Amino acid sequence: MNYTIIGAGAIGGVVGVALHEAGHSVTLVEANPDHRAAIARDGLQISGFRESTTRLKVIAPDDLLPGQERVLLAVKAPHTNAAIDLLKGKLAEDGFIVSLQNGLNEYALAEAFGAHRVIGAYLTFGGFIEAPGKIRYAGEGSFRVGEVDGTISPRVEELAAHLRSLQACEVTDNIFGYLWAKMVVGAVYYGTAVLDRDVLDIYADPDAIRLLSSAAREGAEIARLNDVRLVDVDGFSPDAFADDDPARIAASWDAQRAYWGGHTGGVGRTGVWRDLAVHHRKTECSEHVGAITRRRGNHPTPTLDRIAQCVAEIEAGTRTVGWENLAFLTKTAN
Ligand SMILES: NC(=O)C1=CN([C@@H]2O[C@H](COP(=O)(O)OP(=O)(O)OC[C@H]3O[C@@H](n4cnc5c(N)ncnc54)[C@H](OP(=O)(O)O)[C@@H]3O)[C@@H](O)[C@H]2O)C=CC1
Ligand SMILES: CC(C)(CO)C(=O)C(=O)O
Repeated sequence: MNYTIIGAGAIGGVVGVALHEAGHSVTLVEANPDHRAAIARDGLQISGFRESTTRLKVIAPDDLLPGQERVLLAVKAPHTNAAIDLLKGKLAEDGFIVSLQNGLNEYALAEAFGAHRVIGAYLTFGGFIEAPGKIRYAGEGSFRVGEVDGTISPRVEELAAHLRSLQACEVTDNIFGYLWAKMVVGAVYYGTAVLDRDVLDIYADPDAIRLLSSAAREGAEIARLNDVRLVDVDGFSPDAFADDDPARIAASWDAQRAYWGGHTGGVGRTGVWRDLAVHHRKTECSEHVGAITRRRGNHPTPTLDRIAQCVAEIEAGTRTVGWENLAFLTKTAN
């Protein structure tokens, strides 16, 4: 099968290599000229959980041709609109686009291409671009794909089968339940990212856990307000926080500790931390945490608001990452 992957970063890169190794024809569409040139020259190198160097076809966005059949979108949220513009008039009538992103990008894709041409995905494997042409793969996680209307279609079953070339991947009839649950975990990750310590060290601090539990509770409450059927993310249960169930909350933190303890790629911090502290670039916070808070109605979300404010100030250069941000964030946590 032909797969076109828009964004050859951490997610697009590891998925692209796996599909190529399984015998599919893979074209990477990559906007970053240095990353694209390095892939074209030396192949795409993956290190960490798996090690490989793979020669893959890589093109610039301007060179994308019409008639695209199966498109996997793996750009960060701020670049979704550019990717939509790129693909307009180029997605085949019977083709489809799969968002391999966090957040609720499926809505924008459905508006641009019709919901019948959009498939959602939820994933908790990950990594980051280490240098042009080089991706560090942190290891496996959960992987689900689902039609936006919840139908179990032959095409989504086939897609999941192809994606199993990377790791276990199942079809779900509740993709929005997974995407919202991941956004709740994402809100927790944004909270950790501003504190400038390894995630496991942060999870060992009772004040930090109280703050992050408050973020999870607010996120889960807004999901419920929007009639979302939440699911567990690698053993982390957003519902436990909305239910204020101490045993399930404790089990959720144990699951997060196990998840971060199991990262074999030497990655102890989130991609968000890396964006803020290393690259000094904008994160996806306004699209991820914002996707929750924009749907809160009259329900207060003081902790999520503080996290979003803290991230925005770091992005603007008026605040730096550091443990002292915990005091600012805990002002409103309960
Ligand atoms: N990395 C992770 O661990 C996880 C990521 N996700 C989600 O996956 C999605 C992808 O993230 P990730 O793989 O980390 O992102 P990366 O930044 O690693 O890769 C995205 C790549 O796409 C390029 N790009 C930007 N705009 C375009 C465009 N219009 N056309 C083609 N290429 C473009 C970027 O270039 P440039 O850098 O120059 O902008 C970059 O090289 C995000 O929504 C993220 O939230 C989900 C779970 C885990
Ligand atoms: C915070 C989030 C959701 C965004 O990429 C993430 O998955 C990560 O950084 O590990």
